Formats: sequence, structure tokens, C-alpha cells
Amino acid sequence: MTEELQHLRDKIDTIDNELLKLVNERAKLAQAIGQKKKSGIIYRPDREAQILERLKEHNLGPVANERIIQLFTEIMSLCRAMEEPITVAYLGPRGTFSEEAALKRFGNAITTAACDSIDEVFRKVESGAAGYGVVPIENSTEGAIGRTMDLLLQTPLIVCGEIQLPIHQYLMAQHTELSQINKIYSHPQSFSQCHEWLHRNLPHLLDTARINAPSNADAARLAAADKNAAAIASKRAADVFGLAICAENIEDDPKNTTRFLVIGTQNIAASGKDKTSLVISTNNRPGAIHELLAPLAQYGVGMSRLESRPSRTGLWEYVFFIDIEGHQENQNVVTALQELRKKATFLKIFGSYPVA
Ligand SMILES: O=C(O)C(=O)C[C@]1(C(=O)O)C=C[C@@H](O)C=C1
Repeated sequence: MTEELQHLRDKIDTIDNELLKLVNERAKLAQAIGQKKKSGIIYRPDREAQILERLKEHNLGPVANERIIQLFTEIMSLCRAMEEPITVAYLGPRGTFSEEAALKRFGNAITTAACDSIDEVFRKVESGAAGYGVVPIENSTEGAIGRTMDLLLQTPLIVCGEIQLPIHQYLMAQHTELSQINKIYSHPQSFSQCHEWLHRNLPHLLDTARINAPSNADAARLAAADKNAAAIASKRAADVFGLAICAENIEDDPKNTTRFLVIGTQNIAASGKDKTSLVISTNNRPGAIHELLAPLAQYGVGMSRLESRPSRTGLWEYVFFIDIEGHQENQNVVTALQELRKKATFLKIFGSYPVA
């Protein structure tokens, strides 16, 4: 080893020792904060969002903001776990995008609980078996996830966060000999997200060779047991099931993103950059929805999502899922919601939470 290399490594060792000391000091401070939390609620997404926002503003590089967020999410994850371990339920099995979303938000120092269905995620959090749940709510290509919307209507749980996850699809198999592949497993959503790619690259594997699986991770598990099968799934699923990657980023839309919600039992304080999710319904008459939404415009409350869904109480009656900018404690939001409540036949606020 040259003297110069040794010198640089010595410097890294010194910095690592310093980082080690600082991480432990930070963990001790978090433990002290934990003991002062009389409510017993350890996870504070508003505070975590503020910390990450500040770090992004202070970051002078060369490390990219995205990497800084990952690193500090892990640091906060381990500090949080030393205050109290938390369990996060998600739509399993292992290797799904939901698992990836849960780890992206909470870091790796958590206990994860893989659930068989979105219903089970809600049940686990409602029963207290998990502190939080992560459920998909919409995909930029495929649209809304109806089951999550229906369950939000019924649940006493509170929405306490959102996660935006870029969805990259991979073709994987036991080997990379595509000529030996005679079937592909995947979730129907992923098949549609990769429709063009499949048409262009594997036209001989038509509909009959495409087999629907309950999840991408199940698809990867099935491909791991059959050398003539491939799966479309996440990179994480390939790692979990030990599969080789045959093609990467095969989604038709490179901006393909799924938005997930974090559900829990606590109201989240304002972070300064928040969103509020709610559902409303109104009489089925011309102009009713326009009239209903007028208070939002009047009090300067922006709307980032409006989605209708059959109400299931009458034919051609709808409820409207709305995301508005701001926290339900912000004055303009309070006033707008008061007005909206007067006009709506039904209104339920799911929660306010930091913007992803
Ligand atoms: O500030 C707090 O309330 C803490 O518990 C500390 C901390 C952190 O590591 O910074 C950990 C967990 C919370 O979710 C928020 C922040």
C-alpha cells in the first residue's frame, strides 16, 4: 500500500470513530426523549419530516440528497427502535413493493408483518397487533386501489403518512436464457405496466403464457421453482428468491410510481408541509360537486387529488376522495372544512400528514 493510500484510510478511520461516537450520542438523546413522551407514542412523522427537510437544505454535497435521506432514515430508525420497537404491517409476502415502501419510510430497525391482503393490514393495525400499516392507494399508470379506498371509509384508523415509491419492474428467472422461458408469472397490475415491453421483446409469450399471481413476490417465488418460468417483480424479490435478472426497468412509463399510505392510530402534528385526506359525498344533482368544492377555492386551499368511487349505498351514487394542501389545524383549512361540512351530506377526515 502506498503511503498516500494509508494516509487517506487513516483519515477515514478517524472520521468513522467520530461518526460512531456521534451516532451513539444521538441514540442516547433519543432514548432520553422517549422517556419524556408521556403519551407513549414514539413515532413522530412530523418531526422526522422536518429533520429530513433541514438536512436536504443544509446538504452541500457531493452526496446526493436522496442518499442523505436514506442514511438519516436509517439513523432515525435505529434511534426510534431504542426508544421502543415498532411493528409495521404491509401487503406481503416478503419482496413486494409494499415492503419496499415500508422500509423506505421506517428504515430497517423495525419488525415487519407481511399480510395476505390489504384487509389484513387494516385488521392488524386495528387490533393493535401492529402499530402501523402500509397500504397502496394509487399507481400513476393503473390508477386508484379501490380496496384501500373502501377500507378507509370504514376504518377508525388515521392516515399518518404517505410514501411515493418509483416502481421499477424486472424480468427474472433462474437463469438468463430467455429461449428456455415458456411462461411468465406476475401480478395483473405489473403485466399492464409492462405491456409494451412484453409486446416488443417477448411477443411469442402471449396471453396464455402470462399467468396471474396474487403478488409480484409470489410470482418470483413460483419462478424460483420452475426453470422454464420467468417473473416480473421488484429487484428486492429477485434478491429474496435468489433469481437472476434478465431485463431491468421494463415498465412502459419510466416515471411509474405507486403512492402508499401509512395508517395508524395517532393524529399527526403539523410539520409545516402537510396534506389532509378526506372523503365527502353530496346530493346527486347538477353542479353539486362544483358547489361543494367552492370553499376550497374561496379560502385558498389547493387540491392535489380528487377521485370518485361508488358509495355502495345506492345505484350511481358516489363518494369523493380528496387530498388538500395543508394541515387540518391550519386556519384556512379549518374554515374551508367548516364550510364544506355544511354543504356535504357526508364528510370523514382520514388525517393530516407530512407531504412525501
Ligand atoms: O424527536 C423525537 O421525538 C424523537 O423521538 C427522536 C427521533 C429521532 O431519531 O430524531 C426518533 C423518533 C421520532 O419519530 C422522531 C425523531
